[in-house]
Amino acid sequence: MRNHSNPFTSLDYQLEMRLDHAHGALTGQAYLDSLDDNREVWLDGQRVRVTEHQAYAGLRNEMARLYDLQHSDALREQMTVAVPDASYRISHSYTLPQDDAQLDAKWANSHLWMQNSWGQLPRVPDFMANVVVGLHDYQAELAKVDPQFGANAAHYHAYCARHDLSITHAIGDPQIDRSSGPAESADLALRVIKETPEGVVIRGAKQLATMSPFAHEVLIYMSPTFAMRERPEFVIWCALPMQAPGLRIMCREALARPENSFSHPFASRYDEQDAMLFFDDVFVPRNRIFLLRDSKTAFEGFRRLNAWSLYVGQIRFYHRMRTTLAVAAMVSDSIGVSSFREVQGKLGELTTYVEMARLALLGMQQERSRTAGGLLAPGSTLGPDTFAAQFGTRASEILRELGASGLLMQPSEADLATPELRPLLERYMRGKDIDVDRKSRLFRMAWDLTCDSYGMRQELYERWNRGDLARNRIALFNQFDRSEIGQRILDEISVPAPLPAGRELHAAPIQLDRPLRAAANDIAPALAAHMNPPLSPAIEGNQHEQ
Ligand SMILES: Cc1cc2nc3c(=O)[nH]c(=O)nc-3n(C[C@H](O)[C@H](O)[C@H](O)COP(=O)(O)OP(=O)(O)OC[C@H]3O[C@@H](n4cnc5c(N)ncnc54)[C@H](O)[C@@H]3O)c2cc1C
Repeated sequence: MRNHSNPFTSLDYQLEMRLDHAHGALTGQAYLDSLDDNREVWLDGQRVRVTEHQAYAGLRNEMARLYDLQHSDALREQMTVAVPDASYRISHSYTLPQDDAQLDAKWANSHLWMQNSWGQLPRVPDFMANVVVGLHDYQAELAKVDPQFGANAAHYHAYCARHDLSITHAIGDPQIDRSSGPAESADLALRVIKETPEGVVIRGAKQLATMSPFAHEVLIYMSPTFAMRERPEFVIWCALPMQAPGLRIMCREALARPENSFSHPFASRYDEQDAMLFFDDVFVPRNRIFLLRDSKTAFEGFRRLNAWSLYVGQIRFYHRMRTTLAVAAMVSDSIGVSSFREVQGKLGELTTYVEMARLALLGMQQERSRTAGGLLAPGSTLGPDTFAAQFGTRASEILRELGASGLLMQPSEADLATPELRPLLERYMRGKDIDVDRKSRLFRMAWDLTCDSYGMRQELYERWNRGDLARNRIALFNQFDRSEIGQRILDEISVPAPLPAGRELHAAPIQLDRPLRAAANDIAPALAAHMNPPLSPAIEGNQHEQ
């Protein structure tokens, strides 16, 4: 086991140091500087520095640009809010919405993050900041388990807001054997191996945590399935800085091509990275623990934490769909097919998804409600989430169908600059009312979005980031209140046939609004009742990750 001679002091020292330098909303440069620490990041078998490695250059620059928007004259007021009695402003991502105006301001900020990253960066800091808002909202329930857990949640929110932290989250267990559980083999889940008055030591792994190399902190909690552990040592909610001793971050293969940003305009900027986290006996100070041992509180808290971030995910989906639609329409124009009936039908189908996403956002805004913690939260995202997981792939497929061979047959930047080739490219690789340079760039964009390994990753993300689609559909079905229509149908089929002549029409009051049985933030009991749908026997499936 790692030697923790005085671990509390060392970690706590780091945290306090940061507190001393509270600055509110980050600038791009402050963000980049803050990544220059001792975090242990591995890429392709090499230990790397996030601030220096070429594969990370594109996202580094893009994140810095996005953070800087918070300080621009045009967007400062929309993205940040002044803190009374402080010299700085904090991001709206961390505000705790009490009324309609505050919630609207929060959403406007989320739109700015997502719009400015083309819907390509699911884990802009705004996303996880909203989970931390949820953690704050759940503090009373955590305090029932241990008053310090509740206080820690509130302090952690304040700390993250003051420092405008970028956070990743680690929810899922490593994919070793889904037919078994940690009670049978301890390596299957992260666990507490030691507890002292100062804190706990954790061992194990999490699969996976997006943005890890670029985050300041990891928030560890559990989806409802994973929360229902048979043994208490596997139930833990906590937060750690990414440079915590013993925490190893192993990134997947880099998808960015910074050396070839012409050919990969999105991949070179928006590869946000996904990583395995290995906790090789990592000390967690007591002030960073939000929950221990209590499965029920962990289980019921999941959606309370995620209520706002799932909505942010829908905002991201909407902007991703808009980007896909615009590229598809321009690709069609550029090769002269956009007036064909079948092509227009496909563009119309794509537009349907954009519209459904936009209207879902409006619906969730309309169904906002007060949480038990006193905040104002958006309506349930469960229906729109299953929609996005299903139709995200279809949207990419349409763009692939429209681009056809042009998606891969485009000149490179070097080809375009080659004098021997240039006249041929201008003659045979131009498009309809578009020169070869812009057409090539446009199709490269389409390739990145839907065919490149980056585009495939985005599709995987859309499909899986909210957990198992079948499971979420089952949860949605089970929560949907069919009682009124069910009763009317029962009445109807109970009438003896044949129907008596002149029978009066039923005039039952028809309920159209809020068909989900439970409010957005209180569906855990409904989920609990359906924890083991007959998907396959004795396997703990995944629940709605994010
Ligand atoms: C790009 C990307 C980014 C992600 N980012 C994060 C992140 O930042 N943080 C985080 O915590 N997680 C993240 N995830 C993980 C995500 O939550 C999981 O992928 C999701 O919950 C599914 O779990 P799994 O991948 O382990 O698949 P598994 O659970 O191993 O499932 C594999 C297959 O088995 C099926 N299966 C599993 N259990 C059952 C069952 N009981 N009955 C029937 N079939 C079953 C599944 O449907 C699936 O087809 C990310 C995933 C992706 C792809």
